[in-house]
Amino acid sequence: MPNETPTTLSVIDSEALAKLQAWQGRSETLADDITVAPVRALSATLDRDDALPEAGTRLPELWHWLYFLPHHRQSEIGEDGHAKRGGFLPPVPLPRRMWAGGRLAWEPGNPLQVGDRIERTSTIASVTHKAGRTGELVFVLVRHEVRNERGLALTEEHDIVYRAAAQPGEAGPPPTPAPKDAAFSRDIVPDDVLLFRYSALTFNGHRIHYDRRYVTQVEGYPGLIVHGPLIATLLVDLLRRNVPGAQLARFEFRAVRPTFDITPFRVHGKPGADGKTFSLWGEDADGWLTMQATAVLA
Ligand SMILES: C/C(=C\C(=O)SCCNC(=O)CCNC(=O)[C@H](O)C(C)(C)COP(=O)(O)OP(=O)(O)OC[C@H]1O[C@@H](n2cnc3c(N)ncnc32)[C@H](O)[C@@H]1OP(=O)(O)O)C(=O)O
Repeated sequence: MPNETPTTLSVIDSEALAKLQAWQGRSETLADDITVAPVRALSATLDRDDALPEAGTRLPELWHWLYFLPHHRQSEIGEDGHAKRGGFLPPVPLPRRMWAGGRLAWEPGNPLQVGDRIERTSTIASVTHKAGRTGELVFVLVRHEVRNERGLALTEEHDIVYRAAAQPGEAGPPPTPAPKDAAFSRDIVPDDVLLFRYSALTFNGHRIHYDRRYVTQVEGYPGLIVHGPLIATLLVDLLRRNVPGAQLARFEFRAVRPTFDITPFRVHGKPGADGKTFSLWGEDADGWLTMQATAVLA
């Protein structure tokens, strides 16, 4: 019963939840062009030696996050660096926003390509209130459909989570040991430059990724937080490095524990028995699972 408000929750009562759920069904449509410059820049950020992209170059999976950027005016930005809430996204009164996960499916035979004119329709699919082990949570599920001149190319579900304010001495989510049976792995150093470059590429002003004073003193985390979409992109990139020619039909991921810039982390993968399904995951320097994902090849 995801919409029932447990008695242990404090900030959002059933009346407040009903107001937030009035956002369900709202939609917006944005248009963009798949241009070369962001593709070159992400390739460099991921430390790849790709050939120069040109019109018709296939956009790697998840690189569409370089487009449809949030062009809010400076006066529309809230304390956390995102747009003030209450526009397209509901005004959830829990201060700490995170990217929790997502599920994506690519249409066979219609890859996104450099040069495509693209359109994205986004709809607020649900607003749910949950009692998590870390405290009160509100999830906003946004469903996106991305089309190019040839029709539907991609459907995506994006889970955004909002957490209550940090409590003194609070612990993070209970940790789960990362699997130890990877077939391929890569070490990542999440320094400020990597985080800055990804924030800039995605025009993401969220302070948790670059403002150490804000993330430690206001949000109560020990360091800058590595973007969930960057880790997901690194997982798919790991697959592309180890399975030449890999193209995805589906990808789903869940961020289960924040990754901080204060230590290196690792991304891992292994094939499933069918040879088409891969498990991918992130592991922090303490050996805890940070992101779990499944990729299915086209
Ligand atoms: C960009 C950008 C922002 C970012 O990139 S932020 C960095 C990336 N995200 C993270 O690091 C999030 C890491 N995860 C967590 O901190 C915790 O997992 C989380 C989301 C706070 C939840 O922890 P809990 O331990 O409190 O949750 P429970 O395991 O007790 O589960 C309670 C219910 O919630 C559902 N749930 C939990 N995690 C997720 C998830 N990742 N995705 C979807 N749903 C989740 C769980 O299934 C439980 O639901 P029930 O219906 O079974 O009660 C930017 O902002 O732009």
